[in-house]
Amino acid sequence: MEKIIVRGGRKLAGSVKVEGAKNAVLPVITASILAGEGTSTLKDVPALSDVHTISEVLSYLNVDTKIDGNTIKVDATKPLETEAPFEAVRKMRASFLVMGPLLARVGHARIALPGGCAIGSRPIDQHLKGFEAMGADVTIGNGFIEASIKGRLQGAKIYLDFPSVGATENIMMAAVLAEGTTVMENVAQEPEIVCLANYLNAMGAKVRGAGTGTIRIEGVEKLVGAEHAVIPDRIEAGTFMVAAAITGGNVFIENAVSEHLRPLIAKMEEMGVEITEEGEGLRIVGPETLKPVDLKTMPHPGFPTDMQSQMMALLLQAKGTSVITETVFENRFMHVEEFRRMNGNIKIEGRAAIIEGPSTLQGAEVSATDLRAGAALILAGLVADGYTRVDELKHLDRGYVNFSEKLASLGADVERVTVDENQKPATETSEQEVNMKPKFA
Ligand SMILES: CC(=O)N[C@H]1[C@@H](OP(=O)(O)OP(=O)(O)OC[C@H]2O[C@@H](n3ccc(=O)[nH]c3=O)[C@H](O)[C@@H]2O)O[C@H](CO)[C@@H](O)[C@@H]1O
Ligand SMILES: C=C(OP(=O)(O)O)C(=O)O
Repeated sequence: MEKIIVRGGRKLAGSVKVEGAKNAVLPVITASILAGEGTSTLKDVPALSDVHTISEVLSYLNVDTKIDGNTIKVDATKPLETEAPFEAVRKMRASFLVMGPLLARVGHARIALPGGCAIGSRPIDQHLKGFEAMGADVTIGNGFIEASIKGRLQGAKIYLDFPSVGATENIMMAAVLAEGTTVMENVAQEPEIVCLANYLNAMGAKVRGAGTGTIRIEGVEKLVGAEHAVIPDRIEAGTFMVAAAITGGNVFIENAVSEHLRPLIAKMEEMGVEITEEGEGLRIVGPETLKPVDLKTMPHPGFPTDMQSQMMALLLQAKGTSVITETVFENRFMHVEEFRRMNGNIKIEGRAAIIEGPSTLQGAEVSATDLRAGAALILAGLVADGYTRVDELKHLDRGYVNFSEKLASLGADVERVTVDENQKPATETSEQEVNMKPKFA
């Protein structure tokens, strides 16, 4: 088993470069299925396990992907298969984003139900509502969702009950090859939606309004492979912003796009963090004392739920009471129990977490309950007394490239190690042992 071991107490300094965005690259790769001619070349692709997972899903559909460093070539010109089995989609919910492109290209898709996950039940009713509005027959049975249409999908007017990121993407990808015009209202406005629309337009689609609440799509008859660079990852950037602030450090975050980070910048500035635009990125200088704030996660341009747990780590260091209200996912407080193991003072009341700071955090054995929780626990470890050991790194690897190496390059005392499964758990070791640096192989 692998763990990341971090010892708190170092101020971070230096410069770190942000990768391409996980949440932009996944829909962009699935959108490549829409190109009946030519190969797509995608650039600034992060080396994440999720990228390999989606490539695997595409291989079930007879779509070739070739990864070469940070570039992926996708060729969807061979006859497509239309079934994605459970073993293909189970690792990652974004796999369901192949449904819109398959329906649009060949009028049929049978995808295993993605199932629940650690942050909530995550239904897909809004995706299906969009496909049905465009004329598709949708049935659910034997653990699969099957959608089909004779001939082309038909342009439609679709109002989303909630601005779901995935539903906006899936429906947009279906509508680009539909007959006639589709108008989507109350859609997600995340920067990743704009990235996808730009790619679709480069392939020959006619998508207008991405980044606003209404998207209008005029269907075209075919799309051709294109070249596209993925936007920088605003959540990775935000995570390093918190790393700098929590340690009272001074870090330049290359490729951080301030326009994409407005809600986070606003909250961190309220806390007293100094944030300045500098060339191609942002400089973050942490203050001596952090002020408490209240925040509520919301669809963009509200505060991103994917930064909620990292912000909780930061608020544990603020002087006073802060309240975080999670409105996007029903069950995204699993990390609270892990923070408590580190002596974090947090109370949950319904959808709100009440954080009393500053907590004197103590190193502990903790688990990454989901991808962002993994990062948040490591951030807390940067300021905890002694050693924090974080396991379940498979979640972290879905969304961060070389996270511990990047932190170490900024001066953090952190390393990733392989642990002998038979080793005595830390809870059984003496206090002295817990505070000694372990010598794992
Ligand atoms: C790969 C990717 O881009 N993942 C992001 C995407 O996930 P994802 O696209 O799954 O998130 P959604 O915006 O769809 O989900 C937001 C909320 O809407 C609900 N919902 C969604 C669809 C639906 O048909 N019915 C429904 O009720 C979900 O259960 C959730 O409570 O946006 C989330 C919200 O910003 C982020 O946390 C994820 O990192
Ligand atoms: C929840 C996340 O991703 P996904 O939707 O891929 O699970 C995330 O990136 O924090």
